[in-house]
Amino acid sequence: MASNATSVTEPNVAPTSTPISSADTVPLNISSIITFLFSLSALRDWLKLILIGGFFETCRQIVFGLYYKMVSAFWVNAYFDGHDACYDWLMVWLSKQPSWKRSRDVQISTQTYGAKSSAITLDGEENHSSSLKSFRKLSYLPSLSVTYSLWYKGCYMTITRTQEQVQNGWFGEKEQTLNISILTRNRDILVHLLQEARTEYIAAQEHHMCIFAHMDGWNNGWTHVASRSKRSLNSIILDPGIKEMLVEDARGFLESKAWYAERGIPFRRGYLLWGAPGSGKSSLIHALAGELGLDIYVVSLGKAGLDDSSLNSLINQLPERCIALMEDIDAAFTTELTRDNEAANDSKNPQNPGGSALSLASTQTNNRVTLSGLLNTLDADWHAHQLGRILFATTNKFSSLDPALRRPGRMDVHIEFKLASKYQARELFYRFFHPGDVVTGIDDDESDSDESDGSSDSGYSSRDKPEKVQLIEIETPTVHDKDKLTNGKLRSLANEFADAIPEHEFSMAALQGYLMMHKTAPLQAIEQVGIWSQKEKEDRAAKDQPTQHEPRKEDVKLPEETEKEKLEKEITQRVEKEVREHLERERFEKELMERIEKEMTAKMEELFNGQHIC
Ligand SMILES: Nc1ncnc2c1ncn2[C@@H]1O[C@H](COP(=O)(O)OP(=O)(O)OP(=O)(O)O)[C@@H](O)[C@H]1O
Repeated sequence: MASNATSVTEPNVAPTSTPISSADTVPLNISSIITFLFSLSALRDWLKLILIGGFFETCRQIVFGLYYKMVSAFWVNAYFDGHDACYDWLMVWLSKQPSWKRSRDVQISTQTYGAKSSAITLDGEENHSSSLKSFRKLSYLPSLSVTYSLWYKGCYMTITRTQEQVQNGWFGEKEQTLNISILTRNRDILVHLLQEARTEYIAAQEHHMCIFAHMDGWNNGWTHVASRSKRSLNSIILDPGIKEMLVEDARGFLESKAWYAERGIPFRRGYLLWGAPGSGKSSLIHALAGELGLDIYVVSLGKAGLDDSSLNSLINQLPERCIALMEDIDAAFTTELTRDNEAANDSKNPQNPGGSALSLASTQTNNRVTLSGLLNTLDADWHAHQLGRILFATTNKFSSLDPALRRPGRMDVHIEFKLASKYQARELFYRFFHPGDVVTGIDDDESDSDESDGSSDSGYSSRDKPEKVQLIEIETPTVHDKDKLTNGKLRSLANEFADAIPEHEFSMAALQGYLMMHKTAPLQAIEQVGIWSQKEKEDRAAKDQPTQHEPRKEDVKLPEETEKEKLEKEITQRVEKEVREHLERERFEKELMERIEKEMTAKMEELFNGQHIC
């Protein structure tokens, strides 16, 4: 019975080999969790490391914070963006610093930079410009990522030029920055530096003007593309009064900001110069810009990648007091391009050949400027900013411009440029062989009189009285011009020249071209002008008239066919241009990708090497 009882009461559980320790059990409350964690020695070490690391990091941050505070208290730091005008000022200023000229670490470029800017002529190079060989000026720029130090007004100063590749839309772009640090507590030093740099820049610009243009693609900004010597207004020969009126109007406009503001009139002025090709429209704008000290911003409405919104943004970025120039505006905006693109897309209209071409372009690429886009830009943005911008537009075909574009308020002054008058021909001849700054339009006899004070109706601004008899030497005279010409003789030759030139038949460019053929022989130019004029007229008539001989059957073309052919040619040319531009863009993108790839590979290698060394 007992054995039975024993067998019943004994538990049927396998005995455990080791007892479970209290430390191995998972703790249930927080204090026991902490006790449990501290019992793990590895974790203890980790915590120590974190605390020590945190302590040192905090110390580092405090030290650096104090350092930067101290640095910012003793240093004045300024950054200049490569696209900004101040960048150019500082480059010009830098180029004038003797210590910079002695620098042994420079970047050399044949690109002109800014105005005259950092173009430093090497010793012995001065004479090159007089040689017949083509000569490109060298620009010495601060090397990239090198810090130059110099002294300015007793203060130590460092200059660093950096460049980085930034992504701009689809395209990459190099952006340059100039960093100037001056060791001083006086912030005015920076202001002085900027003022000095600007003054030097203006002085360097005195005989130059800058031309800016916008680049293709999505880079929506202005780039300095050229610095040109200012052209004297005297070298532009127009019928009396025209040039003077324009200069006075533009100058008066720039000086009357308050007048415009008081009356709530948008402070802008538009000039439309229209007329014969080669009659001096572009030349006059450049000369006027030089006279008024304005830079020219060329807006190419037909440029690939330019659409309404990018045009708007470009115009918004124009600086105060400048000339915006839209050349051959008729090429982009004709009556055929109506305000809504749909109408322009009406390619079936036989009266609308330009419209067809444009519609084709606009259906193929959506990035074209529309007339309404331009009108909106002119109205909205130029009105909003009272910045005194002058718009010049030129065209050969006044009537083909949409009336909305040429109405006052958008194009306030219209100036017609005709083919050369006798007056212009005479003055051109005289000035061509006697290009000094003289009073023109006055006969020698008149110049004797007291009234000849330079304000004759020729309107040329020089106040110098012409000498009664002036010997004019023609360089390397030919057989005909052995004798030196007196001023009077040259005047009478100019009159002869004008007599031989029919009124309003030749452009000034054509007359200039003729004189260029006799540039050292005025007498010969007079002798042959009759023959030349006759021949030109005959050539022109031959081009205009159908040929006298019986045309072959296949040569006969109906006027409609000719028109159609012209249209087809125009379309083909446009399409070809678009394709060319597209291919060009593709090529550029490919090159860019390759370059980026290369740079990335180099960076990766560098990185890899670095890790390896570590
Ligand atoms: N009125 C002028 N006075 C002096 N030179 C002139 C004049 N007109 C033209 N020229 C000369 O002719 C050349 C062409 O002139 P310019 O380019 O200014 O003409 P344009 O009217 O703008 O021609 P286009 O309408 O074809 O653009 C220049 O070299 C310029 O010096």
